[in-house]
Amino acid sequence: MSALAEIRDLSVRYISDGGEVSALKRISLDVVAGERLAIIGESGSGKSTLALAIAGLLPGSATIEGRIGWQFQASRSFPPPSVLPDISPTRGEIGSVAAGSPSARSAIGEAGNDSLISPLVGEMSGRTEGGAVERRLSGASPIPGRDIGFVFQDPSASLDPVMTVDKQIAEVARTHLGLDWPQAYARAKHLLGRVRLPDPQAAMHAFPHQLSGGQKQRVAIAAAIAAGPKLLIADEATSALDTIVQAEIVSLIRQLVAEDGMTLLFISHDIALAAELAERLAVFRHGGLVEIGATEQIVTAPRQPYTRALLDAHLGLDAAPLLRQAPA
Ligand SMILES: Nc1ncnc2c1ncn2[C@@H]1O[C@H](COP(=O)(O)OP(=O)(O)OP(=O)(O)O)[C@@H](O)[C@H]1O
Ligand code: NI
Repeated sequence: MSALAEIRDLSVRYISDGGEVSALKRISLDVVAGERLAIIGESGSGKSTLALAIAGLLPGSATIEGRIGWQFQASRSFPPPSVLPDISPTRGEIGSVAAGSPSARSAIGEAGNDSLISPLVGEMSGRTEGGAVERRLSGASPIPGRDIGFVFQDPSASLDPVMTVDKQIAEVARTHLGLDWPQAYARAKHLLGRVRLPDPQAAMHAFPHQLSGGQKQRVAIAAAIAAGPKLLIADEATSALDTIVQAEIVSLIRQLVAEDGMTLLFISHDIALAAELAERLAVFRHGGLVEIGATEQIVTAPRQPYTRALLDAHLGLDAAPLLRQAPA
């Protein structure tokens, strides 16, 4: 199993009027290509900061140390659409680097090829908060919105309120895949079907406010995967939804990730939900990585007392419900 992203000694501090917050402290972990990895921890433990750092979307007020090395492999199950020649040199380079080749290894191993994790200009569809300061990418660094799809807790944060949903999804496809509008709209229509909106035809021309919370989140997911990203990051993507809709969205994410061969980074304060979806769990506390391991190991035999306490708090001293949900 190879790493899609190698995070090494990643520290992030936010500097604001109120002083300095150390949001991540020397985090090292691998995001394995094709895995479903969940980041869990209580509020303020640094989960979203990690997600934003990986996506290159940290605000300008953040000071970043450490590095993230990337290795992209051409996805067999979901090649980039062949409708038009790929006009992006970065994509071409990523796609042509065979796993295990010297250049693929160097994308991770050598400092010169690591992505400088400076704050990036957000390229997600819709709005991006935070200062876009500078952009320095090496050849194998991912582009947010294209190589990394991001789904937030509040779909309104990524959806434009005055643009029809089909146009928003089409715009992502147009921007990142070089499609013309008819092709991009066709892709939007296809994606709206894939995210199982009740009436995709009607939803096409709807504005976000005309949709329910769950439907908006489906649209946001369609936009997030419109460019065929390798990595999908869902940051509390279901936290604002009621339990039934939450389960539906989790199942949708699981299905899309499997069908498209994506790697999933699922961020949640809900351990039960995370354990249901993820193969591995990483437990964060106060900006530090407490432990990381297979879901079953973390749930049944946590190595750290804090993880035990976290599980107990959620489970009332009984791990059985989680175990039944954990993937085999
Ligand atoms: N833009 C920012 N400016 C200043 N401090 C911030 C900023 N974003 C996050 N923080 C602080 O950094 C720490 C980590 O925050 P982060 O949002 O990463 O935690 P989290 O685990 O995602 O929490 P939650 O579960 O509440 O979303 C917290 O102390 C938070 O207040
Ligand atoms: Ni968060």
